[in-house]
Amino acid sequence: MIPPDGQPILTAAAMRAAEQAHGDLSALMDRAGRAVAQAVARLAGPSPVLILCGPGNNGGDGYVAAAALAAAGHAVRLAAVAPPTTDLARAAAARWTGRVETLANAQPAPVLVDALFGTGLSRLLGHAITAPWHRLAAAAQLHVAVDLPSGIASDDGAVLSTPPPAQVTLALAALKPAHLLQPAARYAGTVRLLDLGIAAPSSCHAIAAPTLPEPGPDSHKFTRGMVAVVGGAMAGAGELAALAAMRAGAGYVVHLGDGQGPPHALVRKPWSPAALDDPRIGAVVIGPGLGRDAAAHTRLDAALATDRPLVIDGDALHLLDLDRLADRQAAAILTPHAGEFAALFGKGQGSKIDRTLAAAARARAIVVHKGPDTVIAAPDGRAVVAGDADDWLSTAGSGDVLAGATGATLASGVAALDAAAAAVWLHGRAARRCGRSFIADDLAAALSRVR
Ligand SMILES: NC(=O)C1=CN([C@@H]2O[C@H](COP(=O)(O)OP(=O)(O)OC[C@H]3O[C@@H](n4cnc5c(N)ncnc54)[C@H](OP(=O)(O)O)[C@@H]3O)[C@@H](O)[C@H]2O)[C@@H](O)CC1
Ligand SMILES: [K+]
Repeated sequence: MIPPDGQPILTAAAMRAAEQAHGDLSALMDRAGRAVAQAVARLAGPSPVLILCGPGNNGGDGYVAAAALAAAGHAVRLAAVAPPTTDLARAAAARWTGRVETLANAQPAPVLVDALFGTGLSRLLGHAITAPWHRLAAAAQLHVAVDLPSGIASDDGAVLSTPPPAQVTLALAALKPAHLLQPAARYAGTVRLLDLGIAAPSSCHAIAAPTLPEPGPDSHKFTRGMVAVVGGAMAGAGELAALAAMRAGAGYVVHLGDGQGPPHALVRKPWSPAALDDPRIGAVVIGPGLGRDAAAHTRLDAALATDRPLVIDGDALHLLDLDRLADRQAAAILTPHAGEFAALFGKGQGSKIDRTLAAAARARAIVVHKGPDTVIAAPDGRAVVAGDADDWLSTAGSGDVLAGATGATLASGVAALDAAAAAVWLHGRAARRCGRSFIADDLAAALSRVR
């Protein structure tokens, strides 16, 4: 059972192509079912198991798993919603020599395994399935989903029919978008990957702990990265970003704008376009608290005119002309939340991953599409997905903290996509360290502990 960090994410079509390329589908289902049985046995201990099987290959995995558990002496029962409809599932069902109960009449067991539907779900589940399933899940102590919780759309994370939440989801061969995208991901519980030994190539991966440069004996404050934060109408937001940049590892942070007071390590200078000409600046952060007036426009123009890497957030995203980015050589990272994303790029088509990739290609920049799930996309088609954000991150200033942290990782010299993903990871971990009802200042402070 492999943690999802850094693992490839495949759409249902890409997964099917990978299975076909492997060739022996029956061997694959055998491996999948046995791997599920092994994982369930580990999770269940001696507790009896009830496996619910659907008509397709997800159900096929369930029949193989049930047969493997029974062969190992585990107490296991099986209930089916309909007879198997694929050749593979029929062959798998033939290996189960025990009784096949109906879903409607099945009695609960302490461990419930959902092998109803996986990547092939195409429509809403009927009441005849959802009602007994919810009843059985409510009576179970552990609910395990095979490949995906049934009822959710694999590719875009939509919830077609609300499943009873699983505690553990066993992803087969590769992660699917719905394991990380909301609202589906919240029904998956802890996701663990079962390796089936097939190649599952993808340009989209789950987020993982970053590798960031560590200071060495020859380091000084500028080699660690210098960040300039452009201040604006609301000085506090810019200062929060500056604080986050310092806490995320920048060696030198300057706030260009009004404001005073601690921290003393923050260099404060009045705004001037000339201040951005410093060649030691590794990243300019603009947007937190910038405002949207004429002065804000002037500051954004000046930032876009520099040859420095940029992090563009908040108000600056509302003022930004995307065509200005096309003329720049240096990297740019845009960090919109859903509202800012829609204002900049429109509604778009497809999953959040598809829409963010299209936006990155349009902007020719890295786009960090924030939310309860965050998709980080590059113009070259690579994407990184962070699921499962801490719900307490919905607090004022948390976006400013992310923008500042992104400035620090970008100024450290790592490539822009890695810098953006690293900042999202640090931000997410910092939130978990803060516990409950934290404020953005706590979040910025916690970045040091996460680094
Ligand atoms: N990754 C791997 O390496 C491996 C993956 N494998 C497994 O294959 C799974 C994908 O299997 P799959 O394509 O057969 O689709 P699956 O999810 O079982 O559902 C299709 C069936 O459900 C039906 N159906 C759909 N919606 C419905 C509804 N609302 N209400 C009622 N019925 C509905 C649909 O009917 P139809 O739409 O055709 O009328 C069809 O009969 C994958 O998730 C993984 O578990 C392993 O076996 C091998 C290794
Ligand atoms: K399932």
